[in-house]
Amino acid sequence: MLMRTIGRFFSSAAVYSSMQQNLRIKRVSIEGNIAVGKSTFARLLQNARPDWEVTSEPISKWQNVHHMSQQSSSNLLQMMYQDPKRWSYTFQTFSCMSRLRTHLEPPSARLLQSRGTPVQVYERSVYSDRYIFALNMFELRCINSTEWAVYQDWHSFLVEQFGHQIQLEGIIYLRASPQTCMERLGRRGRTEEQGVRLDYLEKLHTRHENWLVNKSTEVHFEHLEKVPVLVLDVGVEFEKDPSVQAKLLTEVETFFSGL
Ligand SMILES: Nc1ncnc2c1ncn2[C@@H]1O[C@H](COP(=O)(O)OP(=O)(O)OP(=O)(O)O)[C@@H](O)[C@H]1O
Ligand SMILES: Nc1nc(=O)c2ncn([C@H]3C[C@H](O)[C@@H](CO)O3)c2[nH]1
Repeated sequence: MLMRTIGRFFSSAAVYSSMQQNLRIKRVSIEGNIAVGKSTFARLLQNARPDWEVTSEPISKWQNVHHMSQQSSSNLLQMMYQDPKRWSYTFQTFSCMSRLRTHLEPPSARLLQSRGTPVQVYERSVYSDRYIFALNMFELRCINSTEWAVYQDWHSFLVEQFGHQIQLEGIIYLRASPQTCMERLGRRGRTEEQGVRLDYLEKLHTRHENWLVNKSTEVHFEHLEKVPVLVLDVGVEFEKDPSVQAKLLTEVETFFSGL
C-alpha cells in the first residue's frame, strides 16, 4: 500500500515535472517562400545551438506515400505539382497531418537539458499549411469550395483540440524577393519543382506578406494573431559568409530572449 502510494507520488511528480518543462519550451516556426533558404537557415541554427531541437519539413514523407498492404509508394509532391486540381486537397490533408505529428512529438531529453530556455524550431507549421498553401490553392481554384470548407473545418477542430501543445511562441519569417527564390529553386534542381513558375512564387510571397507583415489575412485562432514575428532579410548570401550568419544569429537570440 505504502509502496503504491509512493509509486503514484513519484510518477505524478515525473509527469508534473515534464509538464513544467513543456511549459517552459518555446516553440518557433521558420516560415518563408519556396527555396528562400529555410532548411539552410535551420541547419545554421542547429549548428549554432546544438541544444535546441530543429525539425525539418517532412518532405520525404510526401515523396513516398506508402500504400498499405502493397510494396509500392506514390510521390504525392510530384502528383500535386503535375495535376494540382486533382491532388491539392489530398496533398494538404497529408502535409497538414504530417506537420501536426511533428508538432506533437515529445521534446527530446537533450532539449529538456538545454541551457537557458529550451527552444523547439519547426520548418513551417500547421498554420502556414492553411494560411499560405491551402488558401493559395483555393484561390487558384485547385481546391474547390467544398474541399476548402472541409479542410477548414477539420483544421480548426484539430488546432482547438490540441490547444497549447501546438501553439507557437514565435515565428521567424525569412524574406527574399520571389526572383531570388526562383534563382535558388533553379539552382537546387529538385525534380518535382521543375514546372514551378515565378508567378506562383509571387503569389506565395504576397500570402506571406499578408499573413506575417500586413496582418491582413483573416486567421481563426486568437493566439496566432498575437504571435511575435521576426522578419529576417535573407536576400543576401549567408551560406558562406560568417559575418552575415553571426548577425542573423544575434537577431534570433535577441528575439528568443524577448519571447
Ligand atoms: N542566403 C542564401 N544565399 C544563397 N543561396 C542560398 C541561401 N540560402 C539558401 N541558398 C540555396 O538556395 C537553395 C534553397 O535553399 P533551401 O533548400 O534551404 O530552401 P528552403 O526554403 O528550405 O526550400 P523549401 O521551401 O523547398 O523547403 C539551396 O540550393 C541553398 O543552398
Ligand atoms: N501545395 C503545397 N502545400 C503545402 O502545404 C506545402 N508545403 C510545402 N510545399 C512544397 C514547396 C516545395 O516545393 C516543397 C518543400 O517545401 O513542398 C507545399 N506545397
